[in-house]
This record gives sequence, structure tokens and C-alpha cells, in this order.
Amino acid sequence: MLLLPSPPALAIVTRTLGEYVSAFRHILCRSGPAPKRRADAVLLAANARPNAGGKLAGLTLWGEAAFFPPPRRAYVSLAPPLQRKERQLLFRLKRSGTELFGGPLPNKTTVHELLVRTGEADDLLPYRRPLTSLRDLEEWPFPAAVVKPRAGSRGRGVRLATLSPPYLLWGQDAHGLSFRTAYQRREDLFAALVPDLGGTFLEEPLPLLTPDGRPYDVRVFLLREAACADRPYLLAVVVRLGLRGRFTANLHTGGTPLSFREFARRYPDLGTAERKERLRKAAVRVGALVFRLFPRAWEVGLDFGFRATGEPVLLEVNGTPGRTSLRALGADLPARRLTRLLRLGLSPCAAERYPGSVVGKARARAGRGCPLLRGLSARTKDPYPRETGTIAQTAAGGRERASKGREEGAVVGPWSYREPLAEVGFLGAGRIAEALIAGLVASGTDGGSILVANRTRAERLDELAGRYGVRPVRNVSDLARAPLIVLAVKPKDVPEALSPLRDLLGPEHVLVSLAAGVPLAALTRLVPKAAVARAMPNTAAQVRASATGIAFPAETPSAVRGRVLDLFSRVGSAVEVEERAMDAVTALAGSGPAFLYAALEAMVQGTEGALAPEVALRLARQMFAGAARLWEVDPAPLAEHIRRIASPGGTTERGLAVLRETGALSAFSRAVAAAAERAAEISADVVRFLEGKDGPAP
Ligand SMILES: NC(=O)C1=CN([C@@H]2O[C@H](COP(=O)(O)OP(=O)(O)OC[C@H]3O[C@@H](n4cnc5c(N)ncnc54)[C@H](OP(=O)(O)O)[C@@H]3O)[C@@H](O)[C@H]2O)C=CC1
Ligand SMILES: O=C(O)[C@@H]1CCC=N1
Repeated sequence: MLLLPSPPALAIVTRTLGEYVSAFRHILCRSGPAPKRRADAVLLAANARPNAGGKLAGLTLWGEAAFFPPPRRAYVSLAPPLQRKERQLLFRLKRSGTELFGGPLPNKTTVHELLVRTGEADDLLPYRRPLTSLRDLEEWPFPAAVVKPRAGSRGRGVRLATLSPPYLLWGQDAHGLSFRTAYQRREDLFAALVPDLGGTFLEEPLPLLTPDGRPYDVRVFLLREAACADRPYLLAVVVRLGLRGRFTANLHTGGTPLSFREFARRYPDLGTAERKERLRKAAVRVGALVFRLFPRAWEVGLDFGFRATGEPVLLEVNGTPGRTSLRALGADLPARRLTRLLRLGLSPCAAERYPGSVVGKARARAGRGCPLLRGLSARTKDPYPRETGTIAQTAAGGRERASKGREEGAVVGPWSYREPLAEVGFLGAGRIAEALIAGLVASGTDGGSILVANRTRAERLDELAGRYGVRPVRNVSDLARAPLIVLAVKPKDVPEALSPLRDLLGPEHVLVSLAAGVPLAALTRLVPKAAVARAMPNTAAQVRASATGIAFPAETPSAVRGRVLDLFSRVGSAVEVEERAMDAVTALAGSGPAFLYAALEAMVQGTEGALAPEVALRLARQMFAGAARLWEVDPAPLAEHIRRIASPGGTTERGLAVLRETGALSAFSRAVAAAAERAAEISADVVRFLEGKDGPAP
């Protein structure tokens, strides 16, 4: 086992070592032999092989997440979705008192909405509206609309729709496959967008095509100017040029990165100096705003387009911008990025809090040693005393630092430990809560922005914190820190679970209940001042494939609807329904997966004696996944899919006949009806309980 003698000042957490080694080498060795010194910065590759640790020019490259003295700070350079091993590493760092920086920003739509709320970048943001009904298409003020999923990534699901006949829909589906379809009527176009309903918004179309028909957009890479400052440093401007015939310029769909100069050479009318200057100013303004809103962010990638008038428009904010384009533009850009990150991590803000200690001394040493390391580690008066000794002692020291930080409660600049804002709280930490948390974290939601409380089992909360980096809350009333609260307790526990929150939840809160059968009116009685909603997801939320039905009271404002629909769209497909349909939704979407699993189990039993159980299960699993995928991609009527399989006089026909004759098929209909009936019974019980408690139900 390799051990560092003392904790490094900074770790850069990466997915693999290889990605960074060349940049480190570049930084360290450009000017001759590397300095012989103790490592101040380490690379911590969450997914590297255990034996990958080693030294390169004085810096330790660390491949094993399990054994190392926790660094003081770690810069997280991992794009979502995070893998389990990565989440575990971050949790371990957090628990040891390491200050974490970087990492993904909240979902892109949330970032956009936060920017709108500041009112400081209105002139740079595109016109946007949620798509919730046909009327939204009818009243759209532009001849076309960009249609985007609220929780999309890598350009998936981004489409362009023309809003006069023929109604064209052009772009990528949720699986990243390109398509172009024409519809006769606006209703048909709307119907094609329905699967995303609620999780979708319309955005102003921009003329982002070159004269030779290639789509483009511009990504500006920004880093903080200094650790304490919100001012951005502009690292690079990259134009992304897409393939002809495509509608987006995303590099994942075959785009090519170009420098702005090269773009201007090829397309002089688009790459004008005036456009570049406006873009630079816009990027610096938005960058400062983003760094102010997200104190843990050290770098962002801002995607811009232009209106016909040449005004830049901000399309997207990325907290972990892909580095492919930087590499393509020049070998020194990735190295420059890394040098600046190291500087941010190892120097300046501490100097402001501990005057005279770091920066001044570092400057005095300039000119000696490896010039590129100048100022990175010249600590003479260390503001954070180093722990040495065993891992256990080191970890204990880290915990001490962490608790000291909490006592001080200081939230000044990016150096102090600052937890992300609470975005969603879970009341109940059982099976469906975990499925949703897993899906949210996989969609890029920061685990630290998720609060979780339960009734008694503290070890269960620790388990979830270890797996997903969520924040356990021992006191249910602390959940009121989150604007959105998901109630995930059994229906019978709802009144008791909500009682500590009754007076704490106000109009700024939304309570979303998952409890089967518990009516909206009952929820309103239990938390009278908060907005309420009912949602019925299923366990496939864990893999971001839930089918979720959501109901709101009639008077619910569209902003509240949007927030709830956004949450569930991150873990699958969400659709708004009337409350009276919720029992049926519960039976079909909530319980439905269990009915299908039971059917599969019975089918596997039918092969007993002929197939080894593990082979039968493997085949059944792929058969089920394949059938679901096919129906998703080709939504032909189920009868048609059945017809394609059942050859006349063949095997399928014989099997189907048995299902019909024995009543097995109608038994499935009855199972769904019975589940819905049970939901209705639960409703009646809850209403009776509340009546008994505090007068007649509303
Ligand atoms: N499972 C599923 O597929 C789906 C379930 N649902 C609904 O979600 C709800 C939860 O189901 P599920 O996750 O399966 O249930 P679980 O039994 O797995 O979990 C229930 C959770 O509720 C907590 N809890 C109970 N009472 C209280 C209380 N008074 N205060 C705080 N926490 C409390 C429990 O904490 P502790 O362990 O400490 O007692 C536990 O964490 C149900 O209402 C169900 O109808 C909806 C859709 C799908
Ligand atoms: O079985 C139940 O009651 C819950 C609701 C839907 C799925 N599980």
C-alpha cells in the first residue's frame, strides 16, 4: 500500500489518470527537470486500477481511492452521470472534511431559471416557454421553435419544429438517433411531442447555419480569475461546426471544433470582429453571474448562438464542459486549464484570510524552481496545520477540520466549506425514495442538494449518503430548507410524517406525495400553506426510465407545475393527469412493473427442465428489454406487434390461445383494476382518518 507522508493540499479528482497525465507532464517538465519536492497536488482517479498510483515529476498520481490521507481540498473534474465508485470517493472525501469544489452544476434548466430570476442577463437569454398544451404551440410567436427536454444532455432530444404546414420535426430522439418527420396537422406534431410533455420547453430559434448549410454554435471556456473572485478568466473560444444535414453542432453528433479565427476565415460574414467582441463581453458578464451563484464552480463552458442582428444569446451553461474541443485547439490549452485550476486550488484566497502568508511569499520565490509551479505551493505559514501519521489519525484530523468549519459557520467565498443549496428533500428513505435519488444523481443532480429524512433507521440514511452523496437530515423539520419535498412514506404514515412540517411549510414550498391513494385535498389539510401535488412514479426511476403520472390541484400556477414535472422528467417520462385518473395510474405505472415481473417469472417456470434456470433468466431478461425497446422506438399498436410475431399456425398462436382460454389475459386486466380499487380504498381510509381527527374532510 502506498502512503503519502502527509495530506496533499489539493487533489484533482478525475475519472481516469491517463486523461491528465500528459497535461501534468506538460506543466511540470516544459522547463527542464522537475523539482524534487513533496507533492502538494495529487491526481485522484476515482476509477483507476488500484496499482495505478505512482509519481510523475514530483506530483503524486493516485489510483486507489481507498487509502490516502484526505487532501485539504479537492477539485472534482467528473462529468455526470457519476458512477458508484466516484460517488463513494466524493462521500469519503466530504466526510473527512475535504473542501470540495467543481463538479456538475444543477440541471441546465434549473441554471437557466436561476439566471432568469436574477434579472441580470435578460438581454442574453433566449425566449423560452414550457410546452404543456396545444395552445402553447398555437400561441408561439416565432415561425419555428427549438424543442428541448428539460433534462437533456449531449444534444439528445433537441429538435426543431416548424409551426406552419408541413409541420416538420427535425433533430435527435431520446436515444441520440437523427430523424426528420413531416406532420399534416399541428395536432399531430403536438402528439409527437407528447411523450415529453411537461418535461419539454420551446425556445426561440436562432439562425445558426453557415452559408454551406452546417449548424454551429460557440462555446466559451471560463475559469475563475482568482479563488476569491467572481471575475472570470477567458480560457478559450471554440466554434463547434456540425455536420451538414444535422440541426445541432454538438461534438457528440459529429461536430468539429474550430478556433474563432479559423471560423472567421471560412465564414467572414459570421465570424466578424464585432460579433467576437460582443460574445466576449456577454461571456464575461454571464460568467461572473454564474460564479457568484455557484461558489463551488471554478470553471464553466457557456454555449452561445447569435440572433440575426448579431446579438449573442446564451444557449446553455455547462459546469463540467467537455475537453475534446480544447485538446483539438492546441496542446497547451488543456495544460493552461490545469495550471489555472492548480493555482486556484493551492493559492490565493487563503492569502486574503491569512494576510501575508501565501501569495506574498510565493511571489518572492518567483523565478526559482520549475517556473510553472511558481506560487503553487510556497506556503511558509500554513493556515491549515498538516496532520501526519496513520490514516486513522489523518482522517480524524479531517473530521476535526470539518466540524471546526461548521462551528465557525463562515460562508465567505469559495474557500469555506459550503454545501450546495438544498433542491429537494425526501421524507421517507425506502425503496421508491432510493430509486428516485439514484435516478436524480445519475441525471447530474448534485447528491449534496438532496436532503433525506426517515423515521427511525439512521443507518439507512448513512447508507444512502454513502451511495449517492445525499445529505441525511436527522430532524424532519430540517427538510423545510428544501423548496421541493417528496413525501415517500406508506399511505398510513402520511399524517404522522407530515405533522412536524405542518407549520414550517409555506407558499414557497411544494409537497409532492407519492403515497398511493392519498388525495390532494388530504395533503392540503395536512400542510395548508404549501402547494401540493401527487406523483406516481415506479422503481425504474433508478435507471431514469420511470413512467410517472402527476396530478395538481386546479389552481396550481404553471411555475409550480413546471418544477414538479422537471423533477420527474429527470428520472424518466412524466405526464400530467387529472387527479381522478391517479388510481388507474397507480395500478398501471406504479404497480405495473411488478405484474410484468410476475408474468416473466411464470414464463421462466414454463421452461423448467428444458433450460438451466440461469440461461432462462438471461434470455427472459433480454427478451423483456428488447420488447420494451422495440415498442418504444416503434409505437405501433400492440396488436400489430403481436401480429408480427405470431405466424399463422405457429408457436405463438398456440401459446396465445392458452392465455385467452385460461383467462390469463383477462386476469391481467383484473389485476390492474384490483390495484386501482385498492388505491380508492386507501383514499377512503385516509379521508375517514382525517375526518375522525379534525372534523369532516373538505
Ligand atoms: N415502491 C414502489 O414501487 C412505489 C411506492 N410508492 C409509494 O411510495 C411510498 C413509499 O413506498 P416504499 O418506498 O415502497 O416504502 P418503504 O416501506 O420502503 O419506505 C417507507 C419509508 O418511510 C419512512 N417513514 C415511515 N413513517 C415515517 C414518519 N412518520 N416520518 C418519517 N419517515 C417515515 C420509513 O422510515 P423508517 O425505515 O425509519 O421507518 C421508510 O424510510 C408509499 O406510499 C407507496 O404508495 C409509489 C410508487 C411506487
Ligand atoms: O404497492 C403499492 O402500494 C405501491 C404503490 C405503487 C407501487 N407500489
